Amino acid sequence: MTETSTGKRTGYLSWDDYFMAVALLSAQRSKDPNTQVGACIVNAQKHIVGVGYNGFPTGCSDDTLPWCREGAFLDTKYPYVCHAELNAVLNSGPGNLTGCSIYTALFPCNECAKVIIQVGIREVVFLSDKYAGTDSVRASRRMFDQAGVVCRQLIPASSTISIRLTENG
Ligand SMILES: O=c1ccn([C@H]2C[C@H](O)[C@@H](COP(=O)(O)O)O2)c(=O)[nH]1
Ligand SMILES: [Zn+2]
Repeated sequence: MTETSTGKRTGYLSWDDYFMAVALLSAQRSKDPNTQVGACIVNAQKHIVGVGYNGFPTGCSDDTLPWCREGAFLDTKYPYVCHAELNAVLNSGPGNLTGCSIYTALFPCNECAKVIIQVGIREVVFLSDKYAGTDSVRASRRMFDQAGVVCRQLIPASSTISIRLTENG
């Protein structure tokens, strides 16, 4: 790691990469075998006020409800899974989310878009847009546009971050 003339460390994470990394770390908790989504809500003071990932509701077993994508609706994950953005909102403290930004691994679906707008979040920073072109995402974009919520895709400064969980040596 290099230093500047003042000795300040360089190569540190930018705010954007940091908050997206928190969202992605949260996504690592997801049991969804196909798509792991994490979200991180940040206020104007750059404080993290809520994080979440996609998973079944509290008390609903990850081992008995289905994780399938196809088949009869009730035999798929879709009616049961709470989306990451919704969980991040629900996991936030008692404070107001007006003016906050949400960092999310995946562009929000239309249901999450409604929640994001209704709680007053003003910016969506996303990484993947893999469902662009679906009706759900088209509806999200339409609502965000009308509600004045700014969406931007994050181009991270570095493609990987490595974190050691054990001491060096
Ligand atoms: O806004 C969103 C959209 C989707 N998710 C979650 C819900 C599911 O667990 C997966 C999507 O599964 P696919 O197999 O890719 O259809 O992503 C979310 O958290 N937020
Ligand atoms: Zn959603």
